[in-house]
Amino acid sequence: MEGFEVEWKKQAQQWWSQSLHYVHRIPPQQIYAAMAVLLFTTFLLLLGMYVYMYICSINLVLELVCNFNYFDLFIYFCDVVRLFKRPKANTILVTGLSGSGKTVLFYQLRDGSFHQGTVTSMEPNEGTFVLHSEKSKNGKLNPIHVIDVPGHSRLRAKLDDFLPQAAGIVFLVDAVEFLPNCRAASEYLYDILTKASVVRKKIPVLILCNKTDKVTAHSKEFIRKQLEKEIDKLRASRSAVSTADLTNEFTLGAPGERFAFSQCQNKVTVGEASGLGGEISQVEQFIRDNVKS
Ligand SMILES: Nc1nc2c(ncn2[C@@H]2O[C@H](COP(=O)(O)OP(=O)(O)OP(=O)(O)O)[C@@H](O)[C@H]2O)c(=O)[nH]1
Ligand SMILES: [Mg+2]
Repeated sequence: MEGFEVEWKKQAQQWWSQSLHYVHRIPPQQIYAAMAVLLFTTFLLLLGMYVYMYICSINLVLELVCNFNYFDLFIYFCDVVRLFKRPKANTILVTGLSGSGKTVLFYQLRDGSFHQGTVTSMEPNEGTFVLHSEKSKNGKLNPIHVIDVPGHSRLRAKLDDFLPQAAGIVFLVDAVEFLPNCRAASEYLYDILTKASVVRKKIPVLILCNKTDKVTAHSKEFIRKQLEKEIDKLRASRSAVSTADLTNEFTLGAPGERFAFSQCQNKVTVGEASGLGGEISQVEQFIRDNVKS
């Protein structure tokens, strides 16, 4: 064992003297340069770690004090950049359950008359036009891009393709056949109001109670209350399965409070119309308010 130790020491001394000899042969300038590079990289590494820890601690303080962090800041920054870079959105999406009157409304907005309204649409119906009611006005007229997204459940996914360009959403509700369709309309509306693209971009939504020409039509106040009540129920049932529910990216309303549209981050208003009767002034006003000149 001792013999092995002596052998090992001898070997180590030999290596040491060999390496000293090797170092002596290297010009000193090269050694200084190597040391400088080593010191500089260590300095950069330490600086990086320091900056990273500094950023993390500020992020933590922001999160604790203002409930706000760098990620949110980044999202707002992107929104601001998008706002300046993109041409102003002039697209209005018209959606709602099948039979609520979207196609009739589309033609009223475009031509001031209705046609083809009785057939269930199987494709989105779209057009860029000056509102019929504004055609007689003097001055520069801004065309609006209107998309009538079919209400059939299998075609609703198309809505996602159009949301990035939307300046506003008109959600049609059949005010006559409202009660039997209340649950389905609420589910569809809930899905729209919890979409990340709608919440983040704060896309305004007009819930348009249509077919008010019929005496049996429910009032917009009644419809608003019923929709809020139904969405409140949905909120409870959906949050129970929220981990598995990937379609609803945001939750609605304030926890512990009854749901009201006023709690939404985007503006949600309720209006009335009769597509068939040509009484569409509230939807036209909504379009004008949200598609800027
Ligand atoms: N009384 C009355 N009926 C209406 C009104 N608007 C639409 N309707 C009728 O409601 C039915 C459905 O109208 P559409 O415009 O085809 O409905 P939609 O929402 O486009 O339906 P989908 O294409 O299936 O999604 C038609 O029979 C229309 O005549 C309205 O303001 N008043
Ligand atoms: Mg249609």
